Amino acid sequence: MNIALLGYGKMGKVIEGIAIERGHNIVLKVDADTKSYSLENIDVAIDFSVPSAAVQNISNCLNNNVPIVSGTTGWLDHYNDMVALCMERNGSFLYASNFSIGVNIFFEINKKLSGLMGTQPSYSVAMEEIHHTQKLDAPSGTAISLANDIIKNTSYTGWKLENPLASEFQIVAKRIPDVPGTHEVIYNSEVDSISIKHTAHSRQGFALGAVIAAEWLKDKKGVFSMKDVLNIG
Ligand SMILES: NC(=O)C1=CN([C@@H]2O[C@H](COP(=O)(O)OP(=O)(O)OC[C@H]3O[C@@H](n4cnc5c(N)ncnc54)[C@H](OP(=O)(O)O)[C@@H]3O)[C@@H](O)[C@H]2O)C=CC1
Ligand SMILES: O=C(O)C1=N[C@H](C(=O)O)C[C@H](O)C1
Repeated sequence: MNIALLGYGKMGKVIEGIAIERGHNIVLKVDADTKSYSLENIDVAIDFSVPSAAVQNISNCLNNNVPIVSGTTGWLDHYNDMVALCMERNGSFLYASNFSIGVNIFFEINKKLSGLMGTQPSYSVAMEEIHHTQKLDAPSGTAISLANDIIKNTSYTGWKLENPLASEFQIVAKRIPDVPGTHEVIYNSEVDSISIKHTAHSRQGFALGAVIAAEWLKDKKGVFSMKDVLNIG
């Protein structure tokens, strides 16, 4: 496949290596210095850029009939607009807050555990995520995905980074040099606690998942998530 990398930073570079290993060609690399670009002859685009650029990148692809996989976080207020544009253009769009197989399994464990805890008022929940110090958004997109499932399955109405209300839970976002991404969900009662934790050892898992998603999306039409690619949940 001819792949465009929209965002050529830490993730873009790891994705490039894996895509080439899997026999693909990187025919376009876009970063903050790119003035304009053409999407001609691109089979699929992969966007790992910055929150302020994601909507523009995704719209460009949908308007030019190029399937687009996006892993950029921190722009989801506009997610429904991108879904509507994809439908209008009969395009191909796949977003995931996390592309690693491990985290997608972790999402399913979190759903199951929060379903069980939904009927156990003696437990309260909290979350911690740890990422490298260059990360622009907090909490992480992955933490927000985990939180949304907890809210669906329990009586919690929302989350806060600080000073949560009684009906909300706290997400603690820590920034420590070089940490690729750690997420922990902790249920605590007077008598015990249960926690589930995912620790990424590098960016390889995110990047491989994104390339697999791009291969999967290339000949499909519609709006998808990593659950569709992995056929889980
Ligand atoms: N879904 C997932 O599995 C994962 C998601 N992410 C998310 O991916 C995103 C990128 O992460 P990461 O690679 O670590 O970040 P980096 O900061 O390392 O890279 C961001 C890249 O985007 C470029 N950029 C800036 N503006 C634009 C623009 N207008 N159009 C295209 N590219 C632009 C930057 O260019 P320049 O270098 O010139 O500034 C840089 O190359 C983040 O939102 C992060 O949260 C990260 C890991 C996994
Ligand atoms: O910015 C990162 O690095 C990561 N971002 C994603 C997120 O916000 O959840 C995924 C991963 O944790 C790494």
